[in-house]
Amino acid sequence: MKILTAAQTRALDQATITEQGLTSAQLMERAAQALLFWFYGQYGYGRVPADTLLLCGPGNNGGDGLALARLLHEANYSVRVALLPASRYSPDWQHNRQRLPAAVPVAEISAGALPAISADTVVVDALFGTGLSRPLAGLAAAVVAHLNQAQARVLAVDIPSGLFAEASQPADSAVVRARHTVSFGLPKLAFLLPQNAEFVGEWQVEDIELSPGFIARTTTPWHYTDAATMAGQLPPRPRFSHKGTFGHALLLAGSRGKMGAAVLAAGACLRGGVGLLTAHIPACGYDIFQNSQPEAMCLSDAQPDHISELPNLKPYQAVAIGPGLGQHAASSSVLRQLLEAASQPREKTGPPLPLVLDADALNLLGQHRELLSLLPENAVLTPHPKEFERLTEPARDDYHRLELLRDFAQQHRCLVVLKGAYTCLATPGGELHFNSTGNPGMATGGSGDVLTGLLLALRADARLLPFEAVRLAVYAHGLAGDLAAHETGEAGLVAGDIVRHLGPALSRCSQRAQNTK
Ligand SMILES: NC(=O)C1=CN([C@@H]2O[C@H](COP(=O)(O)OP(=O)(O)OC[C@H]3O[C@@H](n4cnc5c(N)ncnc54)[C@H](OP(=O)(O)O)[C@@H]3O)[C@@H](O)[C@H]2O)[C@@H](O)CC1
Ligand SMILES: Nc1ncnc2c1ncn2[C@@H]1O[C@H](COP(=O)(O)OP(=O)(O)O)[C@@H](O)[C@H]1O
Ligand SMILES: [K+]
Repeated sequence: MKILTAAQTRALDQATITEQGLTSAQLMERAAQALLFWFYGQYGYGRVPADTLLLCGPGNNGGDGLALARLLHEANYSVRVALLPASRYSPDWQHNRQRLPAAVPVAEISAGALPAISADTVVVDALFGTGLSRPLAGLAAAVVAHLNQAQARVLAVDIPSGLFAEASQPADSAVVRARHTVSFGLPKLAFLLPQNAEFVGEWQVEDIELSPGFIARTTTPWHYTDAATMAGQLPPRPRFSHKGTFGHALLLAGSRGKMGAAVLAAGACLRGGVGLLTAHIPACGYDIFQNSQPEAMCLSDAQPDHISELPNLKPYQAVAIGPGLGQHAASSSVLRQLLEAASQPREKTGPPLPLVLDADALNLLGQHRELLSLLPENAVLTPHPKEFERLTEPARDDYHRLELLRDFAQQHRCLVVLKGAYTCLATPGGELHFNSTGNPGMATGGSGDVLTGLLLALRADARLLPFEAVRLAVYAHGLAGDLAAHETGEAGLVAGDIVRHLGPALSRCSQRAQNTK
């Protein structure tokens, strides 16, 4: 699914109207119907809130609010409307103002007459949407401050008022703190960034049948990976396949006290469908590893506590390094040797050896940035924001971090998985793909090691292109976390639960089972 800018969204609305032969008021009615269904979903029939206040601005966002007020009134909700005065109102605003039944109380907001809002009021924030052209000030800012201070349940229409769809607003500017946001057609970039979580609350996108043709021809660097995107992405295992078909993977992981990271990554790699897995681990971990992962082969390093040797890479179709590695100088030298070997073409024309770099491998890269030039094309790096900062520089805000991420992936021609609630995959071509799966239960030690193991398995599978493998791994990892959380709850989820659910998660992305999340 694409993510468009506010300007592109306005053009999309216009294209929909033209192509479908609608009036803009008819499209607005679809938006209002979607909002009405949100109310039905929340409150059911007959359980309506005692007091619903619609705060309406002068543009089409306010028009949505006015249309919704009419629909709620017709559905026997007790509604009142407060209008933000302006010198100009949009034509669809005027249309819906006229259609509002006289029985609905309407007040004009002024500095001395802010609408009464109690903690029990359900407030619909229809002040400003994608037409926000500058930070809120004056009366608009005063209304927002008044609303936020009331701590009522707020539903934002399309986007919380005062929030820009794809840029930061100045610090301390007024933005509605919504508990829910219902948007139309496509998600907005702002919804996916941690800095906006306090404003956006829980968000959802409702289908109002916006022009699929316009969306298809509109270019954007931003994408949202949802169930529909991922249906059928994992090719079926051919009837006459054998373990060689799916690749032999090498995992370099573990150090004294951190063997669990190697065990989890190996478990995920095996559940990810790899043909063969060999783990190279420090000698202290040999028994631990063999006992817990009997399906994997194991190479023991000469050093007891850390990895100091790089095995011969010839047998392997992909290599991952990092989980539980530690930052010993000898392990750093192994990383350097690995990058030097991988940066040499394996065959004259073939692609370079697929690499996955995680955790301490990334920290070592950050300490020795000269190694970045050795990264083979399509190497996969999986930093969380702190690790990413060590590779680049501190970001001013989440939008700046996305710029740094995009530049880094383009400059080093690699695939960077910036981990978080909406993990963002940056490609060498400058695209950013935000992941939709996963939950806060996954914020627990070892979750990232599981992702590395799954990435290793899918990069070893020569049937998948590099980008396809990585996007699938990120999506299936989050989905496995969601399936696990159904069983354990979020608090009770541990990384091993994600491993156990990788199989079902991958099945949902397979070419035979095209069911959704
Ligand atoms: N197009 C369609 O058919 C559909 C559109 N839909 C809905 O329309 C929304 C977009 O509507 P929109 O483009 O009219 O913009 P909107 O957000 O209401 O604000 C514009 C007004 O606010 C004003 N203004 C801006 N910033 C301001 C500020 N800081 N302080 C004060 N004033 C400020 C601005 O004035 P100006 O910038 O010209 O001074 C203008 O008057 C969209 O989010 C969705 O909800 C859906 O119904 C689906 C169909
Ligand atoms: N709130 C969240 N929502 C969705 N996914 C999350 C959330 N918190 C963490 N995750 C996922 O869990 C994993 C955590 O990785 P990482 O930070 O490397 O943990 P560790 O190093 O402990 O294994 C990442 O894939 C991340 O996307
Ligand atoms: K709004």
